[in-house]
Amino acid sequence: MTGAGQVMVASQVAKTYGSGDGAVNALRGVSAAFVRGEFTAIMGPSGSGKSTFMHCLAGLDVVTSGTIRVGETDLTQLSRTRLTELRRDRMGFVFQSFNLLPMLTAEENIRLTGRLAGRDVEPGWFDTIVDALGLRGRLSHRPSEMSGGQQQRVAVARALLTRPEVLFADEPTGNLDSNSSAEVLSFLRAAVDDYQQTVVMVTHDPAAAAYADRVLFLADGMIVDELAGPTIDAVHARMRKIEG
Ligand SMILES: Nc1ncnc2c1ncn2[C@@H]1O[C@H](COP(=O)(O)OP(=O)(O)OP(=O)(O)O)[C@@H](O)[C@H]1O
Repeated sequence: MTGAGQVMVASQVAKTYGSGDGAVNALRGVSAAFVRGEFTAIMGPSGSGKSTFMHCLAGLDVVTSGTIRVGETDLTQLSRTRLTELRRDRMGFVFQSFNLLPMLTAEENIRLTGRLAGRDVEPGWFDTIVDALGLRGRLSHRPSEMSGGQQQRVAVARALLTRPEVLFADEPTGNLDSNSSAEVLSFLRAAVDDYQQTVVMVTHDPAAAAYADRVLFLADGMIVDELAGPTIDAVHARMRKIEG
């Protein structure tokens, strides 16, 4: 079981790609708990295992050993079908590359995941997030008619529409300028503060990590440091220490 307030608990997660001489130990016993209404950033040098860890947490990659519990469920024990359902029903995703469907309008893109999940969206919730993200005037636009920042705000709205237990964001500001980045990150912060959303974000950017409540630092497939209440300077300092 997960403990009080914990929505996700990873225990001793290991991931090895390949075998024999070519084997890569991408994760070597990573344990971490994620509580409701907390914003966690995951940082670390290139190749330290950040994406692998997030993909394992999200059930997008299969662990070699260890457990990952979402509520009462150990997702490492689920069949592919059940895992797909769990992702669809209980997780949200935002990617660096927005991943919107080009033929659909902003509104259709936002409503798509809810429709796939067969969920009734709470009355008013669609309007709340559309207004909070400043998308009211863009709802009939297709992705090609929107800026990168607008597209990412649509992707965030889509991910939040079903009120997922965990929102995963993989370098969400990697393709955005600093103003658009700040808008997206401020909204993620507000979703945590105002709606108790749980957010797990992989980033290279100390300024992005500073929006989080805590930063987990990975190096060589292990969590080597953790920083609560991060500031940009403190994140830089920890990264310098890790990178030696
Ligand atoms: N599909 C794969 N097959 C083989 N090795 C892989 C695979 N995916 C990742 N790796 C290896 O696992 C290690 C961790 O990679 P991962 O992408 O998780 O790191 P990262 O911290 O996200 O890096 P970056 O910041 O560069 O995106 C690296 O050595 C990488 O080469």
